[in-house]
Amino acid sequence: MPDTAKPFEIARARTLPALKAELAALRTGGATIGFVPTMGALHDGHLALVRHAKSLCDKVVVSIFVNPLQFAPTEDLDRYPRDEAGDIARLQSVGCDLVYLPTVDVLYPKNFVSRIELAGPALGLETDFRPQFFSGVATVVSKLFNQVRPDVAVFGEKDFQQLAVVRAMVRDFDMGIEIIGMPTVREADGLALSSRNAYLSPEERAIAPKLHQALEAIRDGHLTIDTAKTELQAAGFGQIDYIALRDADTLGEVTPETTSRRLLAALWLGKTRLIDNIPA
Ligand SMILES: Nc1ncnc2c1ncn2[C@@H]1O[C@H](COP(=O)(O)OP(=O)(O)OP(=O)(O)O)[C@@H](O)[C@H]1O
Ligand SMILES: CC(C)(CO)[C@@H](O)C(=O)[O-]
Ligand code: BAL
Repeated sequence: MPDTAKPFEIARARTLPALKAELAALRTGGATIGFVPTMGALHDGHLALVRHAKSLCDKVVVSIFVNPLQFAPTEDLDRYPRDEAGDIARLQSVGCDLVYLPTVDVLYPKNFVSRIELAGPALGLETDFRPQFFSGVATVVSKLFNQVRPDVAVFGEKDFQQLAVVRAMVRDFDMGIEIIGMPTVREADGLALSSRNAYLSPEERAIAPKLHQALEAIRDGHLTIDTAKTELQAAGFGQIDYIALRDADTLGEVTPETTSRRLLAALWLGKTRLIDNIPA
């Protein structure tokens, strides 16, 4: 019997016309579209978002784009991990239908002059240390949303402030996309999965889970934020950008009206900047 069964091949698009053609095919029969924007170097945290999008929608689109607009000139744009072939294989294994791989020219042609700026949840925390970051994220996410026009988009709570910023942008600009936040996927020792964990030396990797442990100790009242900072630096962490308890909805200071709180942190371990957060 001839073997006619061809292995499922994920569709790919690198240009806007190719994306539009692939999306038209996916939408046949009124299929709903779930979308997961990423910067690639995919790990199980990303795959959890894709699986969840697949459970909510008929078809799933993932974008892979390392967005220059959200990096400062001093940051790691050039050395950000890239693994397109591995990423496509991983996406295929979880049933992603279409991967969008735009180049910088596709998203930012020469005449591109617009930016999205937010206040509210974008103020403070990450913005104090990466002032360009949320403008870059909001601008690229709004472009990707306009290009893909998904029904649902899934983001990770690991980037908790980013999730709040995207929710605010979608609300303010009536984008009509349902934004879903997914809990942080962690290594067995508590370290939040992150593409940048690949930068850690074996010695740094052994120290890294102490960040999550410290957040839990603060949450449980065993450490104050200040003593946790001292202990983390004694353990080998470098500059602590922030460890802060915030209103989980506004990301502003905790007030008597606060109904849910979030403990957020960003700090350096060698040349790697780690972020994490937990409910508190
Ligand atoms: N451990 C994780 N659990 C759940 N979602 C995650 C996790 N890590 C990243 N994500 C989510 O995946 C999406 C794409 O993130 P991104 O590609 O920047 O990966 P990353 O691992 O966060 O990389 P980076 O090292 O740049 O922080 C974002 O919505 C992000 O919140
Ligand atoms: C949302 C995003 C894909 C925008 O570049 C990025 O900030 C990320 O991967 O979290
Ligand atoms: N996951 C957030 C992307 C960034 O740090 O640029």
